[in-house]
Amino acid sequence: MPTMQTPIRTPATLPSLVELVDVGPRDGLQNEKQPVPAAVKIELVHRLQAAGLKEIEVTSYVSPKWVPQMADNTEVMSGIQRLPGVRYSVLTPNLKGFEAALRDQPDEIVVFGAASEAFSQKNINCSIAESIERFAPVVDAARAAGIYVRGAISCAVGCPYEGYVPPESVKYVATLMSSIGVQHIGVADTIGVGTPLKVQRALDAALSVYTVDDISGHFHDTYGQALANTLAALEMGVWQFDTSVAGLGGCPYAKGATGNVATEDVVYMLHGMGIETGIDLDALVDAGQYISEQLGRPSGSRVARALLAKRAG
Ligand SMILES: CC(C)(COP(=O)([O-])OP(=O)([O-])OC[C@H]1O[C@@H](n2cnc3c(N)ncnc32)[C@H](O)[C@@H]1OP(=O)([O-])[O-])[C@@H](O)C(=O)NCCC(=O)NCCSC(=O)C[C@@](C)(O)CC(=O)[O-]
Repeated sequence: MPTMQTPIRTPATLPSLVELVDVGPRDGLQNEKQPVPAAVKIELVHRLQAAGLKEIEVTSYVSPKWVPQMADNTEVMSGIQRLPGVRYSVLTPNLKGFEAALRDQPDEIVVFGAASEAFSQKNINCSIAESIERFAPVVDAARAAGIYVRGAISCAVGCPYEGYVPPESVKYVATLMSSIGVQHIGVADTIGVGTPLKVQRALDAALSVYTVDDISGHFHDTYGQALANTLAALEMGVWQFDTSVAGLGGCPYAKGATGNVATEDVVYMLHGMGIETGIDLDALVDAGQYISEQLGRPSGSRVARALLAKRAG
């Protein structure tokens, strides 16, 4: 019987290649209080793809009353000059959102649920069971249209309202998502409270339902644990992660939560370990510098700050 202290499923070799989804334009900017013009979001997407990101989470089709910053979803999606080989994903919580998104031709959609009942209610105004009922026709419609479906499981280790979230809750939601045809799940530490072994427990629960190729880690850095959690996930063979350029972000329904782990910090760590990402770190730092200047604050990436200081000599 493994204890909390027992590391689990450590493969002999780490993945040699890791794919990062930059969620900065969506997760990163959704909580910005100041209006961010669509042109700036489009330019950010262009800079991320120029830096070598192969998937970018661009926007969400949610209620503009709930998340005003994403109200320009169509303007942003239609303004992007798409590059072949890059996938553009969007969040769709219900059929209304999916139908609007479909017109803008995303490559992937994300339905987003939670491992915590309270967070589900606050975030999408329904219970976990109701959320699955809402997602089911979205998943069917997306798959019929040839659009890949990811599912996000928020609060996979902790919830701002319920506190500790057990791995069984992650397994429960993963099982429900699998039953409706969700093809990939993101295990999200929404408020960044996870530590490596807790994150491994949550991932292990997800792995009892999905294969390692159909799971990604989505770690916020509120408590400075996100890189350690990323490494803990890598040690389990997980090779797909959501990250956010310049560490942008925070969730509107998770007070005090900071952004996702900065893409620059993860790329620096991975490249330093000999793991490929296909991303040009210097160009990525430039993309992060661009959006940080637009927002009028320093980058949340320690790697970006260090490299910019080095450049400045
Ligand atoms: C989910 C809903 C829409 C349900 O909202 P609701 O109020 O329960 O839905 P409703 O069906 O009763 O509709 C109410 C109003 O919203 C409209 N509406 C209904 N659906 C849509 C839609 N798709 N797009 C635009 N408008 C919509 C609908 O037309 C109506 O408008 P009204 O008649 O009042 O003018 C709402 O609760 C919502 O928008 N919530 C925002 C959720 C959100 O964006 N959260 C942040 C993203 S999740 C996240 O960040 C976590 C993640 C993924 O990164 C992983 C992690 O770190 O945890």
